[in-house]
Parts: sequence; structure tokens; C-alpha cells
Amino acid sequence: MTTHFTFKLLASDGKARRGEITMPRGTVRTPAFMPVGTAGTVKAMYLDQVRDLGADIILGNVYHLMLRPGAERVARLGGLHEFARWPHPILTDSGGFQVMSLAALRKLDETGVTFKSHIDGSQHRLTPERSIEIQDRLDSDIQMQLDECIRLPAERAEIERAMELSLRWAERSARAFGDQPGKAMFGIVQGGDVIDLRIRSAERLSAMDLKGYSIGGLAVGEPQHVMLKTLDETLPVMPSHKPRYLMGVGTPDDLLQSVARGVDMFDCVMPTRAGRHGLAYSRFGKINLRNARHAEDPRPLDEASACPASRDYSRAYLHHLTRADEALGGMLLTWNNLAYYQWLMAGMRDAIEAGRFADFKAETEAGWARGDI
Ligand SMILES: O=c1[nH]cnc2cc3nc(NCc4cccs4)[nH]c3cc12
Repeated sequence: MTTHFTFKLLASDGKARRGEITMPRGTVRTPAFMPVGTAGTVKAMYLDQVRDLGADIILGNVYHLMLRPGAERVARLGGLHEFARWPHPILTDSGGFQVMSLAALRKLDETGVTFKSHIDGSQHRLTPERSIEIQDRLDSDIQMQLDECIRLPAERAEIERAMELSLRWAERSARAFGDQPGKAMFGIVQGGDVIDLRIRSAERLSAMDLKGYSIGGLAVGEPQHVMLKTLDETLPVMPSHKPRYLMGVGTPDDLLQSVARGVDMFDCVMPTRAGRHGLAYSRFGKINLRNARHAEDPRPLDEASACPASRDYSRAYLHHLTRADEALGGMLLTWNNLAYYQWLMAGMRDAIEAGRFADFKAETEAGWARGDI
């Protein structure tokens, strides 16, 4: 039982790292994939199932929770862990990214961002201080600074303006967060695809001696090679003894390539969103259960899987459920996808410990390349 937030590096293999984040609510084994629990629920899953698949931590979105049911209401009901019955660590984002991608009528200035709810049009305002206050009311274990993530391609001047604003907001977020030994606030490295701006952002954030660092501004539609090049340039100037969290990433291949470069934490809606749309991730690559070729295929998705959704149901049945838009279809495919993502993360963690990450990566890529037999 610990009272402090600590990150320990247990092993490394090349640039890939195996670590452990300990905090009062539990331990996060890294590299870690954080299922996205947007509005206090990982869609189409029971949180006990999410835990049984090996998830040590889930993500909550400030934007969604502040609009509905409201941070103060969640606080009155005992905080997000109590409300959702998830006693393990929760990471909350700051809301800024969702404001810029979901809200209506947004107005961003030096002090913060004002916007209208996409649900009922009500007016709201987020500042670095207000976002930390909301994350505190949710009793979040890992909190994120408020930042400005801009879409690429963009002019250097625009990228620099947003990166500098995010640095000033990092200072204000850190001041508002204060000194909470069992919790952490992460800074977010910005700078678009401009290497000198990325390096300036990483160095200025490192000087703030925060407990963890995210790489933001990626997984916003850029090609994978641009994301990986940015990682190659940015990771070496980020503190090696602190957790590194790549926001919004990604596909199984993104995870494999990013862990190889030294990323420790990930979150992405891909496995859950794709599951609801009939797409299965597997050791054999992607399988689109809407496709008629599965209509009479009696085989399960993966007979070697420990997950009932992957091992016990025929592709024909999953195809039927998907075509019929039955709720169980999304439930089973979400279950399969999160099982596969956690299986992949556990495989990478074990491979790094055993010093065989390169072999694991090659075997995994070969399985995807062979495709779905
Ligand atoms: O710089 C960022 N700052 C704070 N949150 C983020 C979340 C992010 N999520 C994605 N990609 C995943 C996506 C989800 C929905 C649309 S893109 N990229 C992201 C970048 C940031």
C-alpha cells in the first residue's frame, strides 16, 4: 500500500521500456493500454470484464462528464471511482481536445476556452485552473494539463503560438494541481511536426519537473510515418525516468511501433469504437464481420484466445449479429478487441522483460501480414 505516485523502470530492450507506476489505488504495468471510459463507462462493457482482461487503468473525459452528469454531481456521489464502481486508477484528460473537436461555438483566448455544449447548447468555460478543479472533483489519479492541440497541416507560426500557450497553461495547471503526493499531473508536449518546437516544448516542460509527460498533437489524421518521426525526435529529449503517454494512439501496429520507440502509456477509442462497428482486431489482423465471407464460417475469431468472445462464438454468428445490428454484436466484438489489445500489451511487457522484444515484434507483424486465413 503506497501513499505516493512513483514510476519504476524494471527493464528495457533497445528503446522499449518495461515499468510500473504505483499509486494509492493500484499499480499500472507499462507499457499500458488504457481503455477509454468516456462518460464513466467503457462502452458495451462491464468494468469487471475490463479489469479481467488485464486493464490496470481506464480513461475518463472531462468534457463529457462536466456536461453530463456534471462534475459536482459526481463529486456529491463520491467521485468517479465510486460512481462507476472502478476502484483502480483513472486518468482523466483535461477536456481541451474534446472542446476543440466536439463543442459548438468555441472561443479560445489566453485565459481559457468558452464553448457551447454539443448536448444542450449550454455555455461553459474551461481554464487550466477550472480543468484541474474538475479533475480533482472527479478524484482522478492522473490529471492532464489543459492544452491546445491544433490540427495538421498548419503554419509554423500557428503551431508555435499554440505550443507556447500550452506551456503557459502547463505552468498554471501545475500551480492549480499543487502538491498531491498520491496523484500526478502530466504535462503535454506540443509543437506539431516542427522538430525545434517539439524540442523546446519538451525541454521547457521537463524543467517543470512534472510527474509524467504526454506527447500530444498526434493521432489527428497524420500518416503513421509522420507520427513515428515525431516520436523519434521528441522522446529522446523527454525525461527517461518519468512515464511517457502518447495520447489517442492507436491501432495495434501503432502500439507496437511506439513501444519500440520508448512510449509507456496509450489510450484510444479504436478497439471499442471499431467493435461497435463490426470490426475485430486479432493476431491475424483486422476482420470485418460485416463481410459476407463470414456468413457461414463456423470458426471462432481465435480458438487460442482466453476470451470467450474470441473463442466461443462462430464468425457466422458474429456476422449475423453485426448485420442485424444486435447489441450483442457490439458487446462481443468490443470484448474481443479489448482482449486482443491487452493480450498484445502483456506480450510486449513480457518480451521486454525477457529481452526478446525484437522477436516478439517480428512474430506479431508476421501474424498480421499472414492475414486472416
Ligand atoms: O494533443 C492532445 N492533447 C490532449 N488530448 C489529446 C487527445 C487526443 N486524441 C487523439 N487522437 C485520437 C482521436 C480521437 C477522436 C478524434 S482523434 N489525439 C490527441 C491529442 C491530444
